[in-house]
Amino acid sequence: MNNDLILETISVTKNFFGDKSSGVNNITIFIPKGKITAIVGESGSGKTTLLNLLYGHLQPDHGEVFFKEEQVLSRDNGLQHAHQVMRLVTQNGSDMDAQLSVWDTIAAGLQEEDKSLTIQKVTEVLNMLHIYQLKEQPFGKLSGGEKQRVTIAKALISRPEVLLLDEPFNQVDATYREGLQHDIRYIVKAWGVTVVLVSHDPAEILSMADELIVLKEGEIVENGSPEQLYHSPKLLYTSQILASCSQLTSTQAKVCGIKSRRGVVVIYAEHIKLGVLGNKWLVTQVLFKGFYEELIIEREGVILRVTNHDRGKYPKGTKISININKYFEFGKWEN
Ligand SMILES: Nc1ncnc2c1ncn2[C@@H]1O[C@H](COP(=O)(O)OP(=O)(O)OP(=O)(O)O)[C@@H](O)[C@H]1O
Repeated sequence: MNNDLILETISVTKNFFGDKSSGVNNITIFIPKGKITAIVGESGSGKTTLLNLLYGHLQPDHGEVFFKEEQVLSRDNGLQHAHQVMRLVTQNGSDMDAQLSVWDTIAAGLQEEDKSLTIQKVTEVLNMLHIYQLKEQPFGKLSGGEKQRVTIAKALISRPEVLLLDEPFNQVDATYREGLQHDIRYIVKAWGVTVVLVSHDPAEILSMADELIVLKEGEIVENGSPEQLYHSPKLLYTSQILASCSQLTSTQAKVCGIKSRRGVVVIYAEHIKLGVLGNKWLVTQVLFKGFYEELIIEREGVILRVTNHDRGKYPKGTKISININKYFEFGKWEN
């Protein structure tokens, strides 16, 4: 294996019902060392299955998983070195002891004999994740977001080589999510930890990941950098996962002044500029998104999502005009 890679799957298949309808099929991926790789895809596309194969929770029906040069076997057959240097954080953190304090919970993630070193390491990770003030609280009394920080702190304290995160921020309030994502990215980069992240959230994927792997029905359909896949998606599916967008037929696209021969037109909300000249579109909804709004606008039965940074300028019921800067076209085989 190339030295820049740390994990690899070679033609891995894992099916749960003996046919291709579940799990993952013939997956070959290379996880680069020290990078954050996000596995994305719709619900049921096989993201968690792939993460469990990398971790050794599941064994493939066919194919092999490697950590460096070592084949990753099932954890049920005893712990290998590969297993010991990987940590998995799942969506619910249900294996935690509710009575144990935050300090003891995190310290349990360390096999350190030296007490002063333990104190130093726990203090460091508590500070880095901004949860030092919670150190005496029992785990069970924390909010969902605080629990998630503690769970990740416990996984990180032993400085694993690989951290596998399965939807790690879904319990975290949207307001705090960005802060936690930033903290995790900072720590893993500072410590050189390789991260494989499973996520649904486009904002999270695009801001955290260095590399993306797109799964659909258990197969890889696209991969590349977030910038590459966001700005030039090869598939309609990828554009819908990564961006807030509107999908139109060629007939609907005509209402927007777009002539399309390929069948499907996708317009990202951020690629539509708003104005008041012409006034042909009606604002039917205004969705609050924090520092910006998303407007739902309509004309002749065609509905578009539009990003608006000028909050409050176009209330529901306003008539507006639009200017589309960029759009994507997809044909039949590019779903
Ligand atoms: N232990 C299992 N037994 C039977 N079927 C399973 C099992 N684990 C996963 N599957 C099936 O395999 C497919 C992929 O599931 P997986 O959980 O990997 O998808 P996912 O992309 O992580 O979905 P989500 O985003 O909803 O968590 C699904 O059809 C699921 O029902």
